[in-house]
Amino acid sequence: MESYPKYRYPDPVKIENRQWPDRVITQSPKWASVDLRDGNQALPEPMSPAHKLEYFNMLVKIGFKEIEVAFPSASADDYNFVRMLIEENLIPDDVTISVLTQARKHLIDRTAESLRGVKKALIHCYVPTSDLHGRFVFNHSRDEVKAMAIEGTRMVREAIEREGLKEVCGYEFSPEEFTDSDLDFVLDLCCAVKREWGPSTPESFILNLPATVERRPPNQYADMIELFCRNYPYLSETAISIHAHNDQGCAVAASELAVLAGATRVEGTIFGHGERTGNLDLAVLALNLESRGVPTGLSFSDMPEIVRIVERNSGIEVHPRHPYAGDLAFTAFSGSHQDAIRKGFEHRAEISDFFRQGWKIPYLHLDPADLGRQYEKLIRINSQSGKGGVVYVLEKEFGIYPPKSMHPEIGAVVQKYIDETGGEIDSKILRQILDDTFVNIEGPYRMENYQRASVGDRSGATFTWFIGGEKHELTGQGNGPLSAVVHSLKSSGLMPFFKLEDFSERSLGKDADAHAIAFVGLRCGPDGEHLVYGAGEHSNIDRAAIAALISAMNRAAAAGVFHD
Ligand SMILES: CC(=O)SCCNC(=O)CCNC(=O)[C@H](O)C(C)(C)COP(=O)(O)OP(=O)(O)OC[C@H]1O[C@@H](n2cnc3c(N)ncnc32)[C@H](O)[C@@H]1OP(=O)(O)O
Ligand SMILES: CC(C)C(=O)C(=O)O
Repeated sequence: MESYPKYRYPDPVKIENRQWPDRVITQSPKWASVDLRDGNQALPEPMSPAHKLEYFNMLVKIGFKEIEVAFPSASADDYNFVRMLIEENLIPDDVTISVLTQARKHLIDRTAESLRGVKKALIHCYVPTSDLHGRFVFNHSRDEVKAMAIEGTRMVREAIEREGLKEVCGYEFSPEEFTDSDLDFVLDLCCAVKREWGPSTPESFILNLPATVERRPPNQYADMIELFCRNYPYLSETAISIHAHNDQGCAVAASELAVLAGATRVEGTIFGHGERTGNLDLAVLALNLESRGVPTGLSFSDMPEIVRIVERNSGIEVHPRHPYAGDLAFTAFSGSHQDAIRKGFEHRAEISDFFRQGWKIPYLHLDPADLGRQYEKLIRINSQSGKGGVVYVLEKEFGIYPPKSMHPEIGAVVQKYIDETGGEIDSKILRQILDDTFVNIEGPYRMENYQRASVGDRSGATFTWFIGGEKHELTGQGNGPLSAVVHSLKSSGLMPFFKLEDFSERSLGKDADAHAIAFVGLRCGPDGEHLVYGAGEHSNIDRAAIAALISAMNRAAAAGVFHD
């Protein structure tokens, strides 16, 4: 054997004036799921009929109208599954099932037999057309491979006729290894297959042009599809379908470009299950189109349930970073992303008006709610997070809206906790940190009870205060209970300088559980240089406000920032 470079770049496709780079996808292709065949044939433990049925029902619910359900001549399970679907009338009227076979008579006959009584079906036959396969797997010349394809097509047609399925059964032919085949040869072979099949419609005759193994870059797949469509004379009677594998990780890109190049039907599997590194991921391609405003007719509105069904029946877990479906697909851990997401939600309406687009949020190209995903998972807190993320979780999970100037302090407290403990903290811990640091904080200031006594439209009250362990009966007046308390303290001459600078309050919970949380910011220090926050939680809104004030006073005392 001579010495050659181990790998070489695939020869570019000779195409002049290619059109696909300037096109946009404005219309969805037709979708054909091959989960139950190509996906299934790649599982360590292929699916039983019961597993397949649950999966099939899910595909129907998503909206697939073409579903390849089995390779009936492969196994009893596959054959029986097709029989079960037909005999138990489990196929909706608008769904076409498809079954795959090699171009061998006994396999084709068994395949056609499996379809007895079906309402709408396709028999799908494949013949490899690459020289690699023809010469070295089959020991065939190109003419012999072509003859095999024609012969296989004839055998399918005759088997369909024999089984009385002519009115309900169409034909799909795949020149396997299309992208590794000589284009002139494969075009000539496909034309011969079409002539052998006879007159057809795009519904009853499909040419599926697969990248059986991804050996070329996506642009070359598109070039081949464009050239094929340009030169194939029966386009009006044929659906041009694509079927991309993912060996180089580009199946989605290759399929998108192939659709630009003229393919009108796309085969693949949910989450890309399939041989080796898998098939085109139909969920990703469809949701890519949806995210660009192209309706696909497919619905992934309950993605968590789809993930559960696929995992349960395939035995393969979905990667946490899997686009659209992974547990972490929409989760931000890092501070600047979290901050931008939070602000994006805050300004959602303005952003929409600015971009004239309903959904545009930093770091989220699609609304996770479209997939039935929970918002609280969008932001998770670890050492890479910042105050924006922390506040987002408090807002979304607990309905707690700390005032803006308190955010840096909350962020710093949480960061300190994580620096000490490491790892991720969940929302319960976050709430605990907030409670321990800011809410109902005890210290040298304590109020035991108060008696309200309004004077005109002003709130008045008498208070029993403990200041540094000493008991004081104080009175005060104001526009509300909080200002009356502040007045009582300030006029007593017992307190160092402070100014009530910030106050906010919100109710939490409902009905019997209803209570309030309040935040108070106190300006203190000789030059008012410190702003110290405290929070109060109580079933009574007045008491929550007073508790917030006392928390702030005790925190200021603990921090040593009270000065006369
Ligand atoms: C790219 C794809 O995914 S194609 C689909 C692949 N899927 C599967 O293979 C799953 C189901 N397959 C099976 O269960 C088995 O392969 C069967 C039942 C179809 C056939 O099994 P067997 O008869 O034992 O043969 P085996 O699988 O080893 O097939 C090899 C023979 O089929 C021939 N063959 C392979 N593909 C084709 C084809 N498309 N058309 C005609 N003959 C073919 C081979 O040349 C070889 O022939 P040889 O025995 O004369 O050398
Ligand atoms: C049968 C064909 C379409 C196939 O699965 C492939 O080429 O990958």
